[in-house]
Amino acid sequence: MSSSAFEVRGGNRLKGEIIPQGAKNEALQIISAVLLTSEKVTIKNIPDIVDVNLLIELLGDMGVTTERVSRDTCIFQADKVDMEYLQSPEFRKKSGKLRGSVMIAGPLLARFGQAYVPKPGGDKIGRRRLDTHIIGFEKLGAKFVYDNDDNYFHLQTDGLQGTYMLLDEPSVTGTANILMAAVLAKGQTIIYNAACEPYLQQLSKMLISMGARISGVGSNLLTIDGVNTLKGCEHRMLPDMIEIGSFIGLAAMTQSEITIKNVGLQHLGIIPEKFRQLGIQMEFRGDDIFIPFQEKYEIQTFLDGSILNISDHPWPGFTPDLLSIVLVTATQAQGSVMIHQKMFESRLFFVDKLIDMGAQIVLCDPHRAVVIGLARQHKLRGITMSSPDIRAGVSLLIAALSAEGKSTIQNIDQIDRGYQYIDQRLIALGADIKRI
Ligand SMILES: CC(=O)N[C@H]1[C@@H](OP(=O)(O)OP(=O)(O)OC[C@H]2O[C@@H](n3ccc(=O)[nH]c3=O)[C@H](O)[C@@H]2O)O[C@H](CO)[C@@H](O)[C@@H]1O
Ligand SMILES: C=C(OP(=O)(O)O)C(=O)O
Repeated sequence: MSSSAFEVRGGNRLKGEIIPQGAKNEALQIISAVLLTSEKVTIKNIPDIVDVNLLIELLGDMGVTTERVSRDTCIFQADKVDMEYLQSPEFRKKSGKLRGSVMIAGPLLARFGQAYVPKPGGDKIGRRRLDTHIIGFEKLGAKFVYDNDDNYFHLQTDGLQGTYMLLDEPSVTGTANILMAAVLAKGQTIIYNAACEPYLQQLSKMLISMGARISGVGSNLLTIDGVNTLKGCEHRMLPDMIEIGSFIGLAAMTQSEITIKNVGLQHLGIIPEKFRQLGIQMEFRGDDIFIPFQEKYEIQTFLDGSILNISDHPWPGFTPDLLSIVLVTATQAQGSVMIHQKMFESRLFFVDKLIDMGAQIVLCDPHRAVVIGLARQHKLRGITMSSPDIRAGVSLLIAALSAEGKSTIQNIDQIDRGYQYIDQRLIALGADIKRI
């Protein structure tokens, strides 16, 4: 599956229907949670992407039975977990490749009293600290030792004890990790300033169906009453909201007419509204989003006429993972927008490549870029470029699909981390993409 470049010939208008994959970032939480029980857990709508497959492989290496009953459904059973394996160099190497592996720590600590957290992988998009996770575990009574020699966080406990905690920041994976530890802790845990995005709501739903006692789901105040054991369950993943946003941007940039099927509209929060602010028309047809062909789309201003600003914020604010997509989409809009990436300091540098392609962008500082839309007066030019991270990678793919001539996008392993068969699915809509 993994190869190194896409060769893209831009300019085709795409047409047809596309079904979003199961959500990558939900999958990483949900699949970690199977470690909380010795009973069977059936997970449906699993995306076939590198990060998720790596996590499943990692669990398999740890002794978890993983039975892939169909391409998108897997039955897990964590009844014989080999804790020794966690000290092996193989575990370190594999788990260090993806960010999501950090979330096996909470379940392991709760069930087996120990966990090891290697320096986590994931996108190199700026500092990504683990303080929220570790401080949360410590508050629950875990001992934490950082080993300078092996670059490993060691966590250990004789039994977690529920407590009140106010998180330093509403970290998504941090909240998931602490929640998974707290469901098996003694007594009551209260997590304030918890992340509350749909994936955490889904995790809570799954844990409740396993017998956990959680209230406040969907809010930033979670109350958890610990139980002694959890049982098996069945869980279906939501559609991937970042993929859905990516397809909306893609449709507008390439003047395509696309229907995104079964989007789970009630879980998309403010996402459609942000694309609407770029001037993109969308029709909600049941649970589908229809994006019609649009000659032009015009960026709105604020009510007082000042330049629109789109920035990230913890849920229910706008996710940072879609800012790169919004930015690239704005390059062909009419009007201007300030993109403000507050959370990550190295996520906007890819605008260099868009500028090389002919986009008008001023990178003000590592967090802010002003895009002056070309209003289709000029097309972007195809170039050779390399994908620095997953979302910048897809943004470059969108730019290439709208550009004049041939583009080569290298380092597409980054894209394959999170977008399932993306080339094949876009080719089916009429795109000209070759994996080379
Ligand atoms: C596997 C997974 O699920 N990854 C997602 C998860 O990563 P992850 O859980 O690693 O991200 P966190 O929520 O911990 O925080 C991301 C970054 O934003 C900063 N921060 C966070 C909250 C806040 O109020 N202020 C602030 O500045 C943090 O210091 C950190 O640098 O959530 C991120 C934020 O939605 C997404 O980009 C990632 O795709
Ligand atoms: C940043 C992302 O992923 P990860 O946290 O796995 O690096 C992302 O999904 O956009």
